[in-house]
Amino acid sequence: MAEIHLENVSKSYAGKPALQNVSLTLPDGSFTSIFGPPGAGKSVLLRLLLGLEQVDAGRILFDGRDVTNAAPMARDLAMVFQNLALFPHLTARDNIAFPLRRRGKDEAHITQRIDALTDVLGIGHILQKKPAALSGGERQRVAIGRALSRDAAAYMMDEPIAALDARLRDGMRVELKRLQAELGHTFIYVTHDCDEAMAVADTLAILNAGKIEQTGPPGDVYANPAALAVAELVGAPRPSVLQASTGPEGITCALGTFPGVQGRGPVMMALRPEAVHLTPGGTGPVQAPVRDIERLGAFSIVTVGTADAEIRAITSGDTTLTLGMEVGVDVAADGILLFATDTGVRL
Ligand SMILES: Nc1ncnc2c1ncn2[C@@H]1O[C@H](COP(=O)(O)OP(=O)(O)OP(=O)(O)O)[C@@H](O)[C@H]1O
Repeated sequence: MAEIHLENVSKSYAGKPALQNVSLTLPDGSFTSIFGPPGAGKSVLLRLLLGLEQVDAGRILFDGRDVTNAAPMARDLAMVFQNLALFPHLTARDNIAFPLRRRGKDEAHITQRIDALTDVLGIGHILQKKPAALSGGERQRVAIGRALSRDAAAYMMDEPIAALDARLRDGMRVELKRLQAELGHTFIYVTHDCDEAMAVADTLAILNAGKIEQTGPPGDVYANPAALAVAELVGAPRPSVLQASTGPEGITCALGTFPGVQGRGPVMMALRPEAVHLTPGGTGPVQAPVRDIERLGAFSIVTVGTADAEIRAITSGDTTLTLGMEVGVDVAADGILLFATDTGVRL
């Protein structure tokens, strides 16, 4: 296992930057999610870490050892791919044993490793089956088992559970987190699904347009986004973003003025849906009509305002609000995040 460090790593294709000055430290034994929207540069970052492509500038260090120009094998990273890439002609057991056999490990060692993994992954009953006879979730476990069967500097996962159905995915998130905590390995998990990134990792690294926007524990990044882009990317439901202006009377947007917010001049305002409070009948500093209601069971997401200025709120699952109803909108002061209109930097 190793600490992985990227230092000012840049990579361009035909003069177009895919990664710009990316610096990131993944401590030994940490679980880091690299999260970003499509095209952010996640796959490029993975390929550079794996040694499948070379950096244009910068360095990659494993435990202080410079591996920037090292061949993939010399980097010793284990990988779970999104498409799993299991060998169809081998049983689950032989798939898991494959990386060990290829490295010349003896059968006693292989059996010991597989026994240990069988317990943590709960796959004892499927070891003799071939991939075609396994469910999606079982195949996933086997692919993870194959990556974990050997000692590696770090274990990389590229959207490893994206193909599973929603319920299985939720279960696998919890299991992956437990597995990493038990094994203490360095895990790097790449995904464009923010919920997944937040659920599994100790550290979230937000990659956006080839740059690291912010890193930190998921809860900290959510509570204190350093930029508007981070606030919009992290957490669900997304915050409502409105142009606004701060003055002595409070903060004013197209729907009205919320008092109690300090500052001067134009800003971008992001409102956390959980901090927005709606009251039927139109009491509250701002009044607006209900435009949309998404009933999601335990809670509902209610959108109020106009097409140009929408505010989303989390309400109870059995909300009595109805479409077109005029409601009062109030927001807890700590649910209002302000950003510079030009740079998007948090104010
Ligand atoms: N081999 C390549 N040749 C040219 N451009 C590339 C190449 N690989 C990546 N890019 C460009 O680099 C940028 C980052 O791509 P990358 O595949 O890393 O995004 P991503 O974050 O993995 O996205 P997704 O979530 O959609 O997989 C994109 O603009 C992409 O078009």
